[in-house]
Amino acid sequence: MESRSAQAIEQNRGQNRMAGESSRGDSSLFASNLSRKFDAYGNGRITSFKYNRPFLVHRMAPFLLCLIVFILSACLLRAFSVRSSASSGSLKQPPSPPSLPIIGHIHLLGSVLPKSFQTLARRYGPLMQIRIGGSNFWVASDAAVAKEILQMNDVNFASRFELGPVQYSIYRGVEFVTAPYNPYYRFMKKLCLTKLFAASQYERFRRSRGEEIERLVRSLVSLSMEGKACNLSTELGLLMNRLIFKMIMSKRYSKFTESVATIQSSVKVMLELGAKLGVYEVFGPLKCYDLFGHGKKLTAAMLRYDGLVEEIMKDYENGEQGVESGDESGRDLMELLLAASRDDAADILLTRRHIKNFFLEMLFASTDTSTAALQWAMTELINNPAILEKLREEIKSVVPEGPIKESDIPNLPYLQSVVKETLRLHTPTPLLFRECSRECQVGEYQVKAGTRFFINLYAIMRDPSAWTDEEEFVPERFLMKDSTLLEFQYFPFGGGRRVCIGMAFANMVMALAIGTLAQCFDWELKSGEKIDVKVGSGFSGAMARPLLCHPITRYDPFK
Ligand code: HEM
Repeated sequence: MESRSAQAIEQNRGQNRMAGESSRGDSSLFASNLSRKFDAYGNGRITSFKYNRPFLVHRMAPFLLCLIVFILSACLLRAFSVRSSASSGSLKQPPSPPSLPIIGHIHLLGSVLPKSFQTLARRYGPLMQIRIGGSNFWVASDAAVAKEILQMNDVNFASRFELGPVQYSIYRGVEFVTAPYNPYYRFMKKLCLTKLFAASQYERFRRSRGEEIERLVRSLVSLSMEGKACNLSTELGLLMNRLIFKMIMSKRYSKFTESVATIQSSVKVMLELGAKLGVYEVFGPLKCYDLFGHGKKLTAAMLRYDGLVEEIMKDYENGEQGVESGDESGRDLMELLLAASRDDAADILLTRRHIKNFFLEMLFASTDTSTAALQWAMTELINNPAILEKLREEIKSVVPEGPIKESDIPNLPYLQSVVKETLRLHTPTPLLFRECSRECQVGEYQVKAGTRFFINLYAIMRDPSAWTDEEEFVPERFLMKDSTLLEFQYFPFGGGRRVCIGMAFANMVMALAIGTLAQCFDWELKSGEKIDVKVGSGFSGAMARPLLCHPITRYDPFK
């Protein structure tokens, strides 16, 4: 591609020289004409601007082609939309901003989608329609509409939709997080609630959480002694990864440390590629083509992951601590799932693909969300020294000696409020995805099966009619206001049947990590200024930039 455009530039230059003009490689038709005039004067040769026909035709051909394609597509699209609105009868539709052919509302959207939806909702209402390229979405932006979807119509909205070309996944057909509300999904969700993420499992991994927090503190203490800055985002990401992997495969964690590291990096690559592929949605029917080769790379990363997990699974099956050993409460997630795969009486017989994809989706759902939340919490505490000080005072009064432990957290209401406020102001999953599976009523609108919804948590949890100083970080609001909150004004873990399964785990780990980091370190920024609270682009609620700071040990509880 590059060499072809270089050739074209050379060709133009040749034509320009033949016409006796300057040979500047200009980037637009108009700029090239003007510069030619300028060059001519600049050289002291008063030459009139020449009309260079072959050059102009050469430059205009792609432009004309685009124009023709644009007009044709607009006509087709219009014909199609007239037909589809005719077929949808006279159903009342939610309001929608004026759209452009082909691109729909893309021109109205900024890089932070939830924020753009929030701005549009202020004008078009709490339920509006948005078209992104070839795809149409209904966007819900207030608590009342969210309640209608997630509570009153929970079963009708218990499915999610997928974004972008999904054919590059090697686990098609065995999805859990992105599955529609089908028998496999129901079977797995039950298994999650009764076994994999039951309270007994959390208890079982309490020690691991303590060990990993200690490891984080030790790493930061040594950076502090060396006077080095740290990338706190990376440190927190490592903490979350280790905790999740220990839940999945605690029995083989130390044996497969290298494989775990490779799995982690493959998952990171897959998440990045997945985000890029999600953007293909704007291409409409063209989204099935792997226009930039991201799909192929995604398949390669998934195959790498598959090979590594296969090795670990075989080791479990052949090892001394095989799936049949030990009572159920002593098993990690891999053992529990391998045991379930041998249960002939189960409603669904799990295959290896089911298990591998379940772990993959769990890694997707857990690590980035929790890491982003931790990063935001630390950013707000560093940017607001008075809040950090108040938190330390609470910790000191409840835990005068030693590091804080999980059992202390119920006695630390301000710490819990810091966690809640972080998830309100900086929700890591600002948009919930839902698909209507059966025609139903939402407000004054009749929703057809197949309609895709975004529920804008970002807008709901910053709604000025529900929250005072909604853009500010004020943990105190949760000390006072908890009981007066209406349903679906605060739900960072989603709602209804698809609610997050990691909520208890995430709340506990966040409180423990934030409390410990507040207790043990002061934080200095390189520049001495506040941390930039810019949000990353797209569907994510993560910070745009990594959190770089100097930890200064104020208390080392593990010395
Ligand atoms: C601060 C951390 C986290 C936040 C803010 C968060 C938030 C969410 C949200 C908003 C959803 C979608 C719910 C809906 O559609 O109604 C979700 C789903 C999910 N989350 Fe989390 N999550 C977090 C951590 C975790 C962790 C640690 C795990 C696993 C241990 C996890 C596993 C899942 C799974 C498996 C789903 C899909 C559930 C389903 O479809 O039924 N999440 N999460």
